[in-house]
Amino acid sequence: MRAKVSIVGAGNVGATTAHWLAARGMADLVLVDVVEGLPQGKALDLLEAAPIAGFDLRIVGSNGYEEIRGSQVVVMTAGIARKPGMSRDDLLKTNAGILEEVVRNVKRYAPDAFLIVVSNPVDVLTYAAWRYTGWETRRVMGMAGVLDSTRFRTFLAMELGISVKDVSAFVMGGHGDQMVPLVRYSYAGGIPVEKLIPKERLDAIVERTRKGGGEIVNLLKSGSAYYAPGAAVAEMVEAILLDQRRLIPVIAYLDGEYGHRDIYVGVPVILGGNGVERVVEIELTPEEQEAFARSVEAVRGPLETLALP
Ligand SMILES: NC(=O)C1=CN([C@@H]2O[C@H](COP(=O)(O)OP(=O)(O)OC[C@H]3O[C@@H](n4cnc5c(N)ncnc54)[C@H](O)[C@@H]3O)[C@@H](O)[C@H]2O)C=CC1
Ligand SMILES: O=C([O-])CC(=O)C(=O)O
Repeated sequence: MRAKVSIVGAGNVGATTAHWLAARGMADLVLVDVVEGLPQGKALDLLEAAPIAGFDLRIVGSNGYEEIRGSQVVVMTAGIARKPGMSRDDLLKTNAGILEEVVRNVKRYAPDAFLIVVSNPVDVLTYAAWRYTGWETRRVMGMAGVLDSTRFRTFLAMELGISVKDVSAFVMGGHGDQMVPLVRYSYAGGIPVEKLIPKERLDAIVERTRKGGGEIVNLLKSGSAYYAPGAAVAEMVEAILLDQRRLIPVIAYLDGEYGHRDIYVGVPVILGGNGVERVVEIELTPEEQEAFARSVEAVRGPLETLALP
């Protein structure tokens, strides 16, 4: 039996996630959206690429939730995206309301699924989704770190003029301007990037990574990024469905790890068939710890404005 993945929100990120997953032949797909015809149209359009792209999948769109029954993974991308001049936190009120309604349906129709939250502000909404579901924390997670890290890797590879394949790097913390790209743990061909790139250039790359989402918002003007976000979600879905036990940054629940408790934020985890199997704790310098703590506080602030069950 093929796996089944449902994506709620058939907008830019939802549809692009479906595209990347279909291209990998990963799973049957369901797109759900409130706009009549939109999920059906995008699902049919994607399905009609199958003879060329060479995938054999069932791909359907729906305005209801019946179709998501039996999904192994549900991806939540419904909601509004920011425009120039807005912060991700400006989306909180609207998207938290949408999230509550979506989670109610996910609980009803796909009670055994893993839930990946993408809608912004994603750290806050992942925590809210966990509270709305009442599920084990390993089954509810958010996507941001894979995206922030792929941006960081892209900028490092551009700077060095080398293949992205040889660059590994990762970003911790909340998905905001306070995120923590970890230069000390970033490598090009196994060589610490600090040995290859001067400090002021690295500082500029870190800053560009932190503002990577905003850079795209300012270019697009009408919405936010979706190719890289969709690819990042597909990477997480694949890790779960194929039980890959990837060591990647995921918005995961902290219960004392890194000195923080009762919060969802980006940290390196093992992601596999059981969801978030373990938070991996790495040694941080006092400055990195401080930057991470500031990032956690930036998530806690808006979180405290929500009335949660
Ligand atoms: N975590 C991350 O790293 C990233 C998060 N995002 C966030 O993802 C979200 C989606 O972004 P886009 O796809 O670009 O926006 P979009 O506007 O293209 O798509 C959102 C879709 O959600 C649908 N929707 C609204 N209310 C709904 C409901 N109650 N039920 C089902 N569907 C509903 C809309 O009809 C629309 O089609 C935004 O909140 C954005 O900020 C975007 C990129 C990266
Ligand atoms: O910037 C935004 O609003 C969308 C997002 O989270 C990203 O692209 O990193």
